[in-house]
Amino acid sequence: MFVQPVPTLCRDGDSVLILDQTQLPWRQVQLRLNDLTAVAHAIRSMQVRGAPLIGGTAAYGVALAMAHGGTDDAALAHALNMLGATRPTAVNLHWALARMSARLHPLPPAQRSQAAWTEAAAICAEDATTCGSIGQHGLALLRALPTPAGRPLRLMTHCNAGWLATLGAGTALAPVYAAQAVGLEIEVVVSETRPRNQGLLTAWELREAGIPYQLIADNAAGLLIARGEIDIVITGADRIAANGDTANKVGTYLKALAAKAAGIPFHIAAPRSTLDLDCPNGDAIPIEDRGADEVCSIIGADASDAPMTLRLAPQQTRAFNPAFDVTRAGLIDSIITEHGVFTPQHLGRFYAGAPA
Ligand SMILES: CSC[C@@H](O)[C@@H](O)C(=O)COP(=O)(O)O
Repeated sequence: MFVQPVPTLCRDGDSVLILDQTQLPWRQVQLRLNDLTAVAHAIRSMQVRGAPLIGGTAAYGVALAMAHGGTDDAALAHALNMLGATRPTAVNLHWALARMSARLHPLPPAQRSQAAWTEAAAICAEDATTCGSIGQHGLALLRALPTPAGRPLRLMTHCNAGWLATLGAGTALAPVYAAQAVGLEIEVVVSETRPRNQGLLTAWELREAGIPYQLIADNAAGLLIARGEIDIVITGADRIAANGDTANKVGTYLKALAAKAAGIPFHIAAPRSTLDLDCPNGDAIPIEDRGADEVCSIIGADASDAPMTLRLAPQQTRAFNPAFDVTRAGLIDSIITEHGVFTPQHLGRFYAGAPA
């Protein structure tokens, strides 16, 4: 069972501790969140990020609201609304809030606080188990690949879908950690993921775990794929529509196109909670616009490893910053979930008949 080196999120008495991801990969800083406003800020500012972790954090946000802000219907509605407005694309946020709402609404207010803590803890514990199952299903895919001559298996990923993005081992990186556990040699190629450079988080995770990796500029991915230097691409997801179209970090779509052109497998790894059966296809997925500043600047560290922002473009530069893109189902070989490996076309049908 994978154990997170530092918990991404945990309860501590009547507050919650998170690993502040805006300080990584330079500093490991735990932050204490005491109320609903702090949780909403943490999600919006990406102190916590990654679809499953956003969901777990929002669940604890409801628990904090019940513990400190009142437990009547108005307080519950206020918490659900505030948290629901933090980030639009990752559906795990809305999934977790809907689950909290369904659990708490029928209860008398006096019982809601305790029930909220319990339900949030259950959501987080389940995610850890889910990541483990995704890892095992993904490992089977890795084992079925032809062995490359003269080098380890090489997997490309994008963004960060490792333990930092979840309550467990991650989604796209869970098969990598599972491979390491059974001694299957694997090397990971990590694209930097401008503008927020979540690839640096992936590189940091892999370095800490002793897994061989190489960080590349986003634009180098096509060359490596076309040259036959990549055996498989696996990324995470923020929302999967009923037809299998998948939103993930911007840049994912280009990797899927390159993989299709080169004839190498492209897979998505995601839990059931990332599937949105109410969303018929990718056109209906809301794409977050995070504003020009992130494109016009870059976050690095100063000489004492304190994060600092450097402006890249002059003040008046116009920029557009869609944070996610949509990869059509036809470009995806399979979606690896905790319940098995599905073609994108079959995923929605499988889960439409199963409990959420
Ligand atoms: C297991 S995380 C899967 C996705 O959430 C991940 O690939 C991603 O796009 C994260 O985006 P972020 O903007 O960093 O929250």
